[in-house]
Amino acid sequence: MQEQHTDRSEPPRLRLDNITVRFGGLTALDSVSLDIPAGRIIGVMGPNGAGKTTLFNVICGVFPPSGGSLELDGSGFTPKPHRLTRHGVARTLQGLGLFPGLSVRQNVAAGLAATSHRGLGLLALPGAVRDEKRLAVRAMEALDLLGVAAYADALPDTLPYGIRKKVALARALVSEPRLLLLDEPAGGLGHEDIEELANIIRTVPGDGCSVVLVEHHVDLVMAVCDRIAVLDFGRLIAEGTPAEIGADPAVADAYLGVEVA
Ligand SMILES: Nc1ncnc2c1ncn2[C@@H]1O[C@H](COP(=O)(O)OP(=O)(O)OP(=O)(O)O)[C@@H](O)[C@H]1O
Repeated sequence: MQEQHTDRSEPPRLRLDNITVRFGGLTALDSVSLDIPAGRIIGVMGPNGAGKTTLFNVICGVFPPSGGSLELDGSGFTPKPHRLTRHGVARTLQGLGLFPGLSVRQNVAAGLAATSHRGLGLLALPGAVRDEKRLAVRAMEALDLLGVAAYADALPDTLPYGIRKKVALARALVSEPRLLLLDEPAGGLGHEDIEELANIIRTVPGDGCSVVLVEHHVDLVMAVCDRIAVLDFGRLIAEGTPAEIGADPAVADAYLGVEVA
C-alpha cells in the first residue's frame, strides 16, 4: 500500500459524479460520487445486491447511467465496451471471457489487437506480419510477468482455473492500461492463489496505472487497496483507508445487519 499524495491540482484518473442507475423502480446506484486517483488501488465493497457490479458495468459502458457523469483524466468520458482499450482502460471479468479456440498467447495478444493498426494480422502483408510478431512478443512478456509463460501454447480450457485467471489478467495488462478494472478477481481461487493475486495487484500502480477492484473477498480488499468505497443498497455509505473502513460502524452494520446504537 502507498501513502496518499494526491495532488489536488491534478484531475483524478477517473471521476464518478452523482452516478445513478435505475432498473425500472429499483435504484441500483443512488448518486454515487467517487474519485479514483492516478496510481492508486481503490476497492469497491458491499454486501450482495449493493450495486458493485452495476458500478463496474457503468465504468465499462455496458449501459449508460440514468443520471450523473464520468470523467477520465479530466475529460468527459462516455465508455463503450469495445473502445475501452483505446481509452487506456482494461478490465477482467468474473467469467474470464477467454477465447476457447485460441492459445493462451493468442488470447493475451487479443488484448492488444484493439490498439494495433491492423488488428491481429488479418492480411498477410509485411506490415501485418510485423504487427503480429510484435503482438506475440508483448503477449509473452505479459505472460512472463505473471509467471505463466510456460502455458503460452495451451488452450485455456485445458488449464487449472488459477492459471486461467492469470492469463485473463495478462490480457488486461498487456495493453499497459492507465486504468485497470478488476471484477471479483479472487472468485474461485484458493488461499495461496489469492495471496499471489494480491502481490500481482500491488505491482500494477508502479507505472501510474490506477486499479478499481470490485471484490467480495474483504481480506483481499483490505490488504491491497489504498482506499475503499463501500456501497449498500446503491448508496456510498463509506469511503476511506482500509483502517478507516475497518473501524466504521456503518460498514459493520451493512455487513452484519447489526443495528448500530
Ligand atoms: N439488469 C438488471 N435488471 C434489473 N435489476 C438489476 C439488474 N442488474 C442488477 N439489478 C439489481 O440491482 C441491484 C444491484 O445489483 P448488483 O449486481 O450491482 O449488486 P452487487 O453488489 O454486484 O451484488 P453481488 O455481490 O450479489 O454480485 C440488485 O438489487 C440487483 O437485483
